[in-house]
Amino acid sequence: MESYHIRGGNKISGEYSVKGAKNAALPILAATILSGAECQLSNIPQITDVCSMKKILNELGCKIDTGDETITVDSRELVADTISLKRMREMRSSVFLLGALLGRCGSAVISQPGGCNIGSRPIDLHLYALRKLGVEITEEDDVITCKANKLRGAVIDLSFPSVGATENAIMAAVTAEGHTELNNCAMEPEICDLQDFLNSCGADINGAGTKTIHINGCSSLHGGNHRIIPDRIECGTYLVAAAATGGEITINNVKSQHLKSILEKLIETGCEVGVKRDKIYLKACSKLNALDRIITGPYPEFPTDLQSPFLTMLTLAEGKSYVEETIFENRFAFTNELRKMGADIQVENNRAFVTGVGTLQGCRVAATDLRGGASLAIAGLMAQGETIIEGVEHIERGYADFSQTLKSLGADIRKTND
Ligand SMILES: CC(=O)N[C@H]1[C@@H](OP(=O)(O)OP(=O)(O)OC[C@H]2O[C@@H](n3ccc(=O)[nH]c3=O)[C@H](O)[C@@H]2O)O[C@H](CO)[C@@H](O)[C@@H]1O
Ligand SMILES: C=C(OP(=O)(O)O)C(=O)O
Repeated sequence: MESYHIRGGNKISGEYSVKGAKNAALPILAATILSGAECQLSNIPQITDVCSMKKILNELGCKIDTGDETITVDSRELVADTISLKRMREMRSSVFLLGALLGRCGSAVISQPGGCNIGSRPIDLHLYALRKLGVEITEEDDVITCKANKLRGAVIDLSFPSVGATENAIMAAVTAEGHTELNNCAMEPEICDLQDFLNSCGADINGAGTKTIHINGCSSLHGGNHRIIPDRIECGTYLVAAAATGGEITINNVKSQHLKSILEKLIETGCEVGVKRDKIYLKACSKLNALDRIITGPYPEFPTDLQSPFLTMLTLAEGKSYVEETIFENRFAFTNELRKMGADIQVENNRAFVTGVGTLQGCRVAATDLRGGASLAIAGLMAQGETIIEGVEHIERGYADFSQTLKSLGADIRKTND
């Protein structure tokens, strides 16, 4: 079992170039099969979710060539429309094959996707959108069978701006007959990236980044080249690690416009934050201010994926902070581990009340989800003594070379396999 051993007390300081966004790379990798041709993607993060996606694409018949942060996917010869239970469970993003397979060959057989244990995460909105496009869906035991003789454009009103449902609907609609209007869709930058990739393959999509997306269906796509956008969540995680440890960091290769709500909160804690072209600079203050309120919400509101790192940072801030999680009902689970380290956190349903304490104490803790796990590492950096983090496979689903990166930024961290 792999674990991280962190001896706290070192500052996270230096320079880091952020990797490509996990949440853009995964749907775009799935979308390559819509092209029925060869697609070249660059700035692909080397994370285990990408390895899982490559395995699925391979099993569907795609030829894959991997370089240093690049992937070429040749999807000319698909041999299957079915994804095994095992592969579906490896990650949440397996669900993107649903829209992509339907758009490519009119059928897909899947099951409920896996991923982080942060809530119930149903896929009813995905299925609702697909039904609107003419897909017939049967669910029996664990198997979801989807078939469409012909996909037809439609007006789809999502009852909640789900990121995944928006992306699956886009993928199924690009080759549908006629026009699709997708209302109340999610506005995350990763959806714009999916639109840009698909348009580079000949799709006709506009409106991503707003509440309404229009898709004019086309009979077929061609191959394309695309560079994945930088990972705003990875960037935010390392900014928080520096802020929480009194460090000074410059993050390169960012799109700061994607981090507005995050930078505002870091400034509120008293950190000095500067933005210049594709760089963000942060210098921590000696004692961070507590935050009156962090309320997560769909983009451009504060991202749920950074709720856990921020909450962790606030455990040593001056005063009382309030954090409200509106997206995933189980995203405070990691606070049980923080409490073992001496944090003062009271959770009432989806609200957390954090009172800053003088110190955290290192101990053995277990990661049960990606961002909660990364947050335990940040807590380990903030704590006195040694913290041992189990369950690091959750963290490595979404952070490339996590322990090496922290080490290069000054952390006393080692990974063991015992
Ligand atoms: C691979 C990827 O991009 N993952 C991101 C994506 O996840 P994901 O696409 O799963 O998140 P959604 O936006 O779909 O989920 C938001 C909320 O809607 C609910 N819901 C969603 C779909 C559905 O059919 N029914 C339903 O009830 C979910 O349970 C959740 O409460 O957006 C989340 C919210 O920004 C991020 O935390 C994840 O990192
Ligand atoms: C919840 C996350 O990922 P996924 O949707 O892939 O489980 C995340 O990136 O924080």
